[in-house]
Amino acid sequence: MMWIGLTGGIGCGKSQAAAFFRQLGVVVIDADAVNRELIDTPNSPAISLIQNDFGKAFIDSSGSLNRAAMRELIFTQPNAKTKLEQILHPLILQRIVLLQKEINSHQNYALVELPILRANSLFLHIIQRVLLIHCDENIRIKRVMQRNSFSEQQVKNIIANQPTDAERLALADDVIDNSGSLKDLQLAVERQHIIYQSLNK
Ligand SMILES: CC(C)(COP(=O)(O)OP(=O)(O)OC[C@H]1O[C@@H](n2cnc3c(N)ncnc32)[C@H](O)[C@@H]1O)[C@@H](O)C(=O)NCCC(=O)NCCS
Ligand SMILES: Nc1ncnc2c1ncn2[C@@H]1O[C@H](COP(=O)(O)OP(=O)(O)OP(=O)(O)O)[C@@H](O)[C@H]1O
Repeated sequence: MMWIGLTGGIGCGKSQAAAFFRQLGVVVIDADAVNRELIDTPNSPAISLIQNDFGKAFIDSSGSLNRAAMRELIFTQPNAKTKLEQILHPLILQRIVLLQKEINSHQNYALVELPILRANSLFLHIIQRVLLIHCDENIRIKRVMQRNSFSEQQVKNIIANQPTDAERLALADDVIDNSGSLKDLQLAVERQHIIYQSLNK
């Protein structure tokens, strides 16, 4: 089984591309969903570690992470983001490795949706290839403002704390541009699927 990392900046269309791959019968593991499981589970090991390092103010009354407070902190204070990633990324990686072992797919490849992929990323150990979804920054900002009701400044703060286009391109084996319509994206995914099916045969 070939594992492909599906990556790209905020609002580039990773989840949308993942949905089109799933329609074709491709398995997709979503690192964001794995992370949510960790931080939305009251009093989980991740929550204890976060409470130790960040204090009770970031844990809500039900015992899970106060995501809005943590979002505001990490996207304005890079040190806090690094500290949070040092807690969560090894736990996310461990869970993804378990899920990878359990996958039973008739396809020759599967995807791991990974919002954050850098040259020194732990996640590079669990994939053999990288598919980048690229999209013009102004279009991404508009789409996210519509999707999340974030202000333009909030989206720009997140973009400023993510890898740059150049960093992402340097890691990519394949690139799909999602600056066009949803139909364009679906066709691009279908073309990429045919290419991936023909690899390793
Ligand atoms: C900061 C948190 C609590 C915000 O949660 P929330 O549900 O409000 O937002 P969501 O997870 O959808 O993230 C919002 C946007 O920020 C981006 N983002 C999330 N984490 C990071 C990060 N570490 N670096 C840069 N961008 C990030 C996401 O891709 C998304 O575009 C959450 O994203 C988190 O725990 N992040 C740290 C873990 C991580 O690095 N996750 C990425 C998957 S490996
Ligand atoms: N080609 C497109 N045309 C119009 N809207 C699109 C297109 N692609 C994606 N969208 C919309 O843009 C928004 C962002 O897309 P999506 O959620 O897939 O991005 P993402 O890369 O997963 O974002 P994040 O990193 O924040 O999780 C969504 O509301 C999605 O429906």
